[in-house]
Amino acid sequence: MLRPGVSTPPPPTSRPYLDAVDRNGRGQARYELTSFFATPGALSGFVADIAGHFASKLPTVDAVVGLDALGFVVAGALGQKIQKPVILARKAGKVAMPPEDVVKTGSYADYMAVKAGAAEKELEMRRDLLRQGMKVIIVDEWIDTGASMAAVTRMLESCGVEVVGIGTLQLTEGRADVADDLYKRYDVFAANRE
Ligand SMILES: O=P(O)(O)OC[C@H]1O[C@H](OP(=O)(O)OP(=O)(O)O)[C@H](O)[C@@H]1O
Ligand SMILES: Nc1ncnc2[nH]cnc12
Repeated sequence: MLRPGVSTPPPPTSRPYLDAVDRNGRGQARYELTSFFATPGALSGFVADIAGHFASKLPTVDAVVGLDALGFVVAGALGQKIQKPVILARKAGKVAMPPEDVVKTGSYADYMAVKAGAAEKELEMRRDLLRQGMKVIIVDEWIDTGASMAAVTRMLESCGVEVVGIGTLQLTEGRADVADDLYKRYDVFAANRE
């Protein structure tokens, strides 16, 4: 069973690509998303909707930020579509730069740590890719507790970067106080929502 007690609303019918998410729980802690990326048209439909949602802001957007790992795929596709650079927030230890050239989120408990007792997570970016006043859209395939996205927004804002929006396939409803807070504080396109 996947997270008993948490109901997932049926996907909006105008977003057929949501059907490509494998929601048939196989006893794992998460839905299976490799099928989403393997479905023709799903990723392009998703990023077209993100681009559509943020259309009026795109002229001022400097870059797309993607979260390790599946968020990278989304960021790559969106960056190509809107012709903006892609900046990656990598899992800790992966940016091959001296510590002073790396900006980190600090460790946080994501859904795996909360649910399954896994280790806390940390993301990091190259400092020289960020500049004061820069505007970004952050994308990830999934926002669950919201801890990862909240940590990245804090990291970016600490560098003077403005988060003009967040795009995700699914923002989990109901249990996610941090995620719900993100939804209130930022312009969020979540494909599973209205
Ligand atoms: O809202 P949260 O509780 O922080 O969880 C959401 C995060 O968890 C997943 O990453 P994960 O590292 O598990 O998977 P991935 O490497 O397959 O992207 C997902 O891609 C989000 O980044
Ligand atoms: N693929 C997924 N399925 C369910 N919950 C998740 N939380 C983060 N990724 C998830």
